[in-house]
Amino acid sequence: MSNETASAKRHVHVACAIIERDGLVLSALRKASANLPLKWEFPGGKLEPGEELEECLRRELIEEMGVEIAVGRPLTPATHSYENLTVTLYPFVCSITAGEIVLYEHTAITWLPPATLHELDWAEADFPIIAEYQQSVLAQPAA
Ligand SMILES: Nc1nc2c([nH]c(=O)n2[C@@H]2O[C@H](COP(=O)(O)OP(=O)(O)OP(=O)(O)O)[C@@H](O)[C@H]2O)c(=O)[nH]1
Repeated sequence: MSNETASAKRHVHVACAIIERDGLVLSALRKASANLPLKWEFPGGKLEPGEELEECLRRELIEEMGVEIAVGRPLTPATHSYENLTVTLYPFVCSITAGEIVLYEHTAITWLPPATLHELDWAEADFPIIAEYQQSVLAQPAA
């Protein structure tokens, strides 16, 4: 039975956007009623059948926040097993190209400097992504 339960754990593939603006990064707070309630995440969502990751991300940002984005460099995908769900996150560094943010799915957003991102209460799957992103932007030599 336990083997059956383990093998039945759903695995979802999720594209997420690290949106940069004026040196700050957008983080979004999940609803209290959602799975992983009141955890911070990067906006995005599950890949639909036949969809490319970049296409998924552009669709999700319109659906969740009403904005168009340019999808830039990818970071390393990260897989994490929650109690009932395994998630693989595919992060991309993005920017908003059109629209003003309206929160259709989230409780709140905040814009933070990369160096302080990890201080929020993030969904666990995001930990390695935040570390890699911080390293990539903070390790750049000063001009
Ligand atoms: N968008 C996004 N999802 C994340 C992140 N980290 C993380 O663990 N997840 C998980 O990846 C899944 C994303 O699915 P989703 O956004 O399409 O769906 P959801 O759980 O909010 O609602 P739904 O399943 O009712 O559509 C959720 O299980 C979410 O908890 C992240 O940084 N961004």
